[in-house]
Amino acid sequence: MSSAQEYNASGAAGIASPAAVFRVRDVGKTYHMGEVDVNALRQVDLELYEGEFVVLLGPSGSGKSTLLNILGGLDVPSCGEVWFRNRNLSQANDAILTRFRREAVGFIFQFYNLIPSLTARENVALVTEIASHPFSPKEALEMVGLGDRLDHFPAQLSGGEQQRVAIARAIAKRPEVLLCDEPTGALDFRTGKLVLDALARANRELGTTTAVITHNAGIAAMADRVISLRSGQISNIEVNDTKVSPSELEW
Ligand SMILES: Nc1ncnc2c1ncn2[C@@H]1O[C@H](COP(=O)(O)OP(=O)(O)OP(=O)(O)O)[C@@H](O)[C@H]1O
Repeated sequence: MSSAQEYNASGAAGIASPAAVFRVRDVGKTYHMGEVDVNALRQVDLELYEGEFVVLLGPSGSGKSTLLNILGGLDVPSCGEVWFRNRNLSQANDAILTRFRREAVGFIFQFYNLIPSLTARENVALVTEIASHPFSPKEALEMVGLGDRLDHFPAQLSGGEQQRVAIARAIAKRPEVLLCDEPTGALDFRTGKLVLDALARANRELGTTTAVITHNAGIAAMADRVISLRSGQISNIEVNDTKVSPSELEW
């Protein structure tokens, strides 16, 4: 680890720091479960910067998915503010959040959520047909190394290939941010690396700000920054001076 000291009190990295895409201010999230209140997030302050690749680490129940869902407009905070560029997501109504998700966010989850009766190309086309300046499904699938699997159905693809179709689907609309919740959670080591490689490539070549939740601390070495959560709070932020390529990761 490294140059965390180069980040000032607001989390910005010196004068040459890129623009903040997200600004999270004093965010809390409480779920009411009958008589019980669950504080999933408490006093979270965070920036995510243009084009960076961050990994979110933390034990089960520490609030990682809650934070990612709030960033992606799938959920709203109970208190505090979340800004995406100049848009205040914490004040947004459902229609605004829906438009934000549709235009700006690509989501990738542990399970690929592909439509079994559609080919890889058709699964991606579901998104490109409603996006304003998309890649073609073929271009998006070529970006994740599946140019030779365009007309395969999900059942004819491995788990890692299915996840790469999901990545192609997420990046095809050229989202500004890619939010990934345990994208390699269901995959073995070798296949997981191919999926991470596809994410790293999208981040590098398209400049898509990318946040990846994982339980696997071995993945942290490929990130620009590693954000650790514990009991609903950010417990540590580390900056990697040198990033390791996914093929060199060990876990
Ligand atoms: N919709 C919900 N209703 C009630 N409680 C919830 C809800 N979503 C999350 N929680 C609770 O909030 C806390 C944080 O959950 P969250 O899913 O964000 O953690 P996590 O770090 O992503 O965990 P995991 O690694 O197991 O996915 C947990 O105690 C969880 O039970």
